[in-house]
Amino acid sequence: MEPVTVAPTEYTDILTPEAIEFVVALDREFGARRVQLLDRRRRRRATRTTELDFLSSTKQIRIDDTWTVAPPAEDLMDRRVEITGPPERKMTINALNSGAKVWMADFEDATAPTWENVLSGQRNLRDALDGTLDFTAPDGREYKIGTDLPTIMVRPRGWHLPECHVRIGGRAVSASLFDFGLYLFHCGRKQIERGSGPYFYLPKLESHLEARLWNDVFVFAQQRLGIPRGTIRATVLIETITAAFEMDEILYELREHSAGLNAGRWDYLFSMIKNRPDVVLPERSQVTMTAPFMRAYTELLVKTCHRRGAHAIGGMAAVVPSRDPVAAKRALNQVRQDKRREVGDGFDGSWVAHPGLVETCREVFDQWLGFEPHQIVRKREDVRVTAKELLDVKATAVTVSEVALRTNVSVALRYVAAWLGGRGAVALGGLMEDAATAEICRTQLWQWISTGTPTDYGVPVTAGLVTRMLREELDVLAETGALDEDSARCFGQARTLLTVLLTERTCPEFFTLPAYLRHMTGGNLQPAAAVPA
Ligand SMILES: CC(=O)SCCNC(=O)CCNC(=O)[C@H](O)C(C)(C)COP(=O)(O)OP(=O)(O)OC[C@H]1O[C@@H](n2cnc3c(N)ncnc32)[C@H](O)[C@@H]1OP(=O)(O)O
Ligand SMILES: O=CC(=O)O
Ligand SMILES: [Mg+2]
Repeated sequence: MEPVTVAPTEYTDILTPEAIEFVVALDREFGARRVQLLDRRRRRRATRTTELDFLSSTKQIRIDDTWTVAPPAEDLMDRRVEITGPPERKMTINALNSGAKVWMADFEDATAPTWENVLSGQRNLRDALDGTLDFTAPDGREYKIGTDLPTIMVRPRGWHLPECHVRIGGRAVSASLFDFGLYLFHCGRKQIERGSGPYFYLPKLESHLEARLWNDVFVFAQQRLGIPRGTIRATVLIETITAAFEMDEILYELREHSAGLNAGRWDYLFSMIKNRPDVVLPERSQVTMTAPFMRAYTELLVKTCHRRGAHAIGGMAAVVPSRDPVAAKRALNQVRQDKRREVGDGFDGSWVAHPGLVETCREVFDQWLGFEPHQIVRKREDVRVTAKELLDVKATAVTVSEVALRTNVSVALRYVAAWLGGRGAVALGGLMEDAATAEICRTQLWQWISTGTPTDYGVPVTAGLVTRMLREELDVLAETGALDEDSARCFGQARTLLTVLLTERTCPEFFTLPAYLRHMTGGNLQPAAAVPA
């Protein structure tokens, strides 16, 4: 068998020989299927998105009224407010003390996957369950977790990402299996012993075959660790256009492990832009959840979940509260409005990105649900969604304003620089920006360049114009002394990377993949002594 190598780390309590062996066993069992499915994604992309339809091969699953998913686990019954965030030490404590019903510890959109971040995140999760998680801030503030904690769900990275610090015969292991495997290995039993379970959010799936792969991973992992089958639960994010056509099938594949679906609205919009490069959408703030194609997708999601006895969880209102009282009130109103729409449509709970929004989301769901833990009984049989409606994305803007163009340039540059510096979520201009929202900015810029979209000041968007704006943005930061040596390096790398990605002939799939491969895979790998070669 090929030798296993691991990058040096001080997290030897997390990367124990047994834990590495478990991750390697997962990757040896499922790595090849993952690669085949990624290849299938590439081949499928050649199909025109306009021709997408519900699959004929799985029609029987869709029309069969008799199957449902497993009943919700006791502590996943009431999910009216879920907070998300990276499992960074202080934020882990704040999220656990936030009063939310669920905390999603995020290794995907909100985490820049440096070796340090992915391993410290695992340690923080383990320490939280051991009751040893504490933190002292540089200003002396002490942080400790309280007693009434939310249920924890963990979002591993998507199938497309490798974890290059662990290699089998020189081949990087899957980042999904790495994050999932380490968490299950260290925390699975602890969660069961405290009356909960190992629960997951599964991001960026593109088909039910990818859900089947996850289900097979769960069955294998539970058996290997001696955990009863069906203990793992997982909520799948519907955040790609192809997955929207396979919601029933995704629930079906995972039915003994399913904990419903979530409307991952930002990645969904990103997926739509990527897959319909010909249809120019207006700036991000103007494509709201009431756009017909977004509405069709969320309505179908609620209906599909409730018909199968599963929770439908709403998406992220990406505003964060400001210190300015007027802006803070505006943000809360925006969140309230968004959550009201969701609960009225039948969602059973929703996401917030900040502890300051938990109360607002809870109030809205309390008002509607009262003492009921969810509204799965509302079957939404009135909803009929066709393939045409899911794809009903129309070119609504013929021109792009200078403000929109500069905003996308600024957010893309600042976010990619922050990500390269190790921060996967940042607040920019009152908005939460993470990998999904930044991808929207990046792909919109690509789309505007590739279609030569006119600006409202008379010139088309070109690569030259956007690269000039990137340089101007960087110059302003440099001139105002905002950049220290490290951030200047990250901004330089971000600008170079964006310049390449924005001028590719076809829209690059993810920025995180080349950014990771170019800038986060350093370190000499060493043989993993205890793992059999
Ligand atoms: C599209 C999607 O996938 S959405 C899901 C993925 N994205 C996310 O999860 C983003 C989560 N949110 C965040 O990371 C943060 O809210 C940010 C980065 C946007 C803003 O964070 P900050 O700049 O620290 O905001 P702010 O200064 O207002 O924070 C106030 C306090 O709340 C804490 N806080 C803010 N957001 C969170 C959170 N999501 N979880 C836990 N604690 C949080 C901060 O740590 C800070 O704590 P302190 O007062 O003890 O120092
Ligand atoms: O993961 C959530 C999203 O909106 O993207
Ligand atoms: Mg997402």
